[in-house]
Formats: sequence, C-alpha cells, structure tokens
Amino acid sequence: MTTHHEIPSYLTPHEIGPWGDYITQIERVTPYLGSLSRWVETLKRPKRILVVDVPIERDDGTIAHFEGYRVQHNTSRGPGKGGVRFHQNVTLSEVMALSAWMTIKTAAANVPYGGAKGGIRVDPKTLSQGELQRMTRRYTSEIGIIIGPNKDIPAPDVNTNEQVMAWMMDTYSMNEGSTATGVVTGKPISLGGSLGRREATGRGVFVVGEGAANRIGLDIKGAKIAVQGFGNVGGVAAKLFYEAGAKIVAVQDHAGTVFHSNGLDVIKLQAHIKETGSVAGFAGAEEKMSRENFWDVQCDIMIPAALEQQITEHNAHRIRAKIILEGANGPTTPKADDILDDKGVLVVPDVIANAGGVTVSYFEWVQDFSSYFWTEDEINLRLTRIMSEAFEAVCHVAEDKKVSLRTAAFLIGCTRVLQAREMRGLYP
Ligand SMILES: NC(=O)C1=CN([C@@H]2O[C@H](COP(=O)(O)OP(=O)(O)OC[C@H]3O[C@@H](n4cnc5c(N)ncnc54)[C@H](O)[C@@H]3O)[C@@H](O)[C@H]2O)C=CC1
Ligand SMILES: O=C(O)CCC(=O)C(=O)O
Repeated sequence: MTTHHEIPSYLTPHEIGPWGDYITQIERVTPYLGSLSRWVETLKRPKRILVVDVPIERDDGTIAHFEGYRVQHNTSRGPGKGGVRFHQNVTLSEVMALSAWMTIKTAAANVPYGGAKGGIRVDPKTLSQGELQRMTRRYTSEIGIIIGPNKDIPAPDVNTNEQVMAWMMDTYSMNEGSTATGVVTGKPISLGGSLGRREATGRGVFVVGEGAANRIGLDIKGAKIAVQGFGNVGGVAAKLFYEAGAKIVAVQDHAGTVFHSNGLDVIKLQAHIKETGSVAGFAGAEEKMSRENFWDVQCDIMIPAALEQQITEHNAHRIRAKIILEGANGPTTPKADDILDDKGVLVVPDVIANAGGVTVSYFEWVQDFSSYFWTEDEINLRLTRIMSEAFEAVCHVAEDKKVSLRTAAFLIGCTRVLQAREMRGLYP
C-alpha cells in the first residue's frame, strides 16, 4: 500500500483517498513494466494542478464561494481529456485520481489523449438554474488559462450534462473571441455534439459486459443484474441489458434502493426518476431494501456506476455476482480487489469498462475539427469495435501474464504512456 513519503505534500495523509488507490494500482503493475519502470514515477505525479475560487452572486444577492479544480495528470500522448464533476464531496485527491485514471483509460483504449479531470465542490441540487449557469461560467473562465481544443478538453461527469457543456463552450468561446466547439465534448447535438455520446459510456459497459459474459459462459438473456447509480452511465447500461433480456433485479441511487427478484421494469423506473429525481418510492419494486443489503443481492452481474470506493474490504466478501463491470471510476478499492480475486469474481476495470464515453468524445472532437458529422450507426459500430478490441487485448495480456484484468489494462495503458514519454525525452 501507499507509503507515507509518497503522499504529495499538498495532500494530508487522511486526504489520500482515491489517489492512494490509484498509486497502489500503479505499484501493482510496475514489476511488469520492464525497462519502462525507470519512467513510472511520472505517473505518480500529476503534471499540473489548478485550484480555483469560484465566486457567484446568489439569487438573493449574497455572494457564495466554491472550490474548483482542474488537474492535468499526463499529456504525453496528447491533450488532457476528462470530465467535470459537480458534487459536494469533491476533493483534490479525488480529482487527481480521476485525472490519472483518464491517462490510463485513454491509453488503454488507444485514443490520442492524455488524462485530466475537473470538479467543483458543490451540491448542484442546492442551486437555481441561474446560479448553476453563473457558477459554470465563472469556473470555465478560471480554468480557461489551461484548457483549450488542443490543450485539455473537458466533458460531462457526475451531475454535469449537455447544458453545462454548452455553457462551458460558450464562455470559453466568448473569452477567445471565436466559437471553439472543440473545447469540450458531450455538447448538445445542435452545438457540434456527437450522436451517441450521451449513451456511449453505458453502451461501452454493455459491450464489455457481453464480452465478459461470453468468457465465463453466462447468457445475458435471463442474467440477473444489480446496478448502483442510475444516471448517464448506470441508467443507459441497465436499459441495454434489459433490452437484451437481462433482469435488472436491484438498483441503488443517492436516495434509495429498489429490488424485484423477477426484474424491475426499467422503462417505468426511468419515468419514475424523471418525475421524482430518484428510484426511491418506485411502485414497481417488490420489497423495501436497505442501502446495506444491496451488496447481498443474488445477481450474476454487478454494475457499480456511481462513485469511488463503494466496494471495499467491508462488503466485497458479500458480493454474489460472477462479474463486476466498473461503470464508475474507482469503485473498487485495492483490498476489495484482492477479496474479489480470491472469490473468483471477474472484475472488468473502469479504465476499460467505462472507456466508451471518452471514445465517442474523441469522435465528437474529430467531427468538430472536420465539421463533418457521422451517423449514429457509424458511431456505434466504431465504438463497439474499439471497445471489443480493447477488451480482448486486455484479456489476452491478463492470460499471458497471469494477472487481473485491472493490472493487464494498466500494463497496456502505462506501456503506451511511458513509451511516449521516453520517445519524447526530457528537455536537456
Ligand atoms: N458520464 C460519463 O460519460 C462517464 C462517467 N463515468 C463515471 O460513471 C460514474 C457515474 O457518472 P454519471 O452516470 O455520468 O453521473 P450521473 O450524475 O449521471 O449519475 C450518477 C448516479 O449515481 C447516483 N449516486 C450518487 N451518489 C450515490 C451514492 N452515494 N450511492 C448510490 N448512488 C449514488 C446518483 O443518484 C445517480 O443515479 C462516475 O464514477 C463517473 O466518473 C465514467 C466514464 C464516463
Ligand atoms: O468523455 C470524456 O472526455 C471523459 C469522460 C470521463 O470523464 C471519464 O471517462 O471518466
């Protein structure tokens, strides 16, 4: 595990959080990196960290201040890339880890980017639409000194969406004096967004899920699935599995947990969420379930698609799934990884399972630069091909080296990043 001296001085030991998990993952892959391990230290240090104050005038005339971040972890293979999160618990450690996982993910999926991530420590549910817009615009101006279509390209993450991306694109463009659609991805279609981007991450989870099920001889039709987080990633993935004949037996979100042993009606559940903001109180659920009991659900596949550090040493032994598809970033701690490994659970790691979003973000960026837009079929076909090939490559390395899928994905990702780093060299 992470040793004290490796904690950067700007994180206190108790703040190490998800960054510590990432460092452990890097340490686990290091013995397999051969001569490239000379460069591995570069992955343990973000290239650039920007912390910004985001002041806004509230609707009642008072002034509120929020803490904002943009971390560029690595740009050896191309511009920084990664989402922006609005959440009351966002911390520097979290944004650092999320940016680092983007570095590994873009390299493992072989899209020509580095890794970056951003966030604001705020509960957006407490803001009016006007306040949300003012906060987004102020944040964009503040991080405008380091983002740009060829420097670092933000995208949606937890609690951000197409509207937020539209405001970011507009603010950056106003400050630059010309419309720069390529500065963010995940935009509305009418502003240079890509068909299929909204569903891309969930679709990618489904594609690797099919691949993983195939490997263990599990039929998706009739398979029981439990999903934590029913937003952009979990909601879309669940719908695709549901349409393929799987039974979505349990869903948990920030406010509730619902269960039905024969499968929930996903379409009705989505309508309920649209109306009420959460799965809580869904009439189509069989029985009330406590948050804790979600981990005991009898299922074949579990999809954590909410936040980091959800599957820990305290609940991993309770999980009955044969496959875990990490829709979220960093949902499984290293200690939980070991427990799941001992139990023979196939864990498809975040850096491959949720790479569908950044892959279609790449398509969006390419389309914006060429001002030529592809059909949804073209996008989904290319997404499916990239995701299946990336997943197969990870499985191949895992079998060859006798390592977990996570270490295999890290091995592929780190090798690509460190080869680029080595070829570029350091300024003499
Ligand atoms: N949006 C994207 O394209 C991508 C997102 N991800 C990751 O997927 C995860 C989810 O992101 P999105 O679906 O975009 O966010 P979202 O904001 O659309 O949905 C988040 C979901 O998680 C639930 N949630 C929040 N806190 C929770 C808690 N404590 N327990 C249970 N559920 C909770 C919310 O109720 C909501 O259903 C994050 O880890 C994100 O980094 C990964 C790749 C791409
Ligand atoms: O679409 C993107 O550029 C990044 C999405 C993201 O933040 C992620 O994959 O975690």
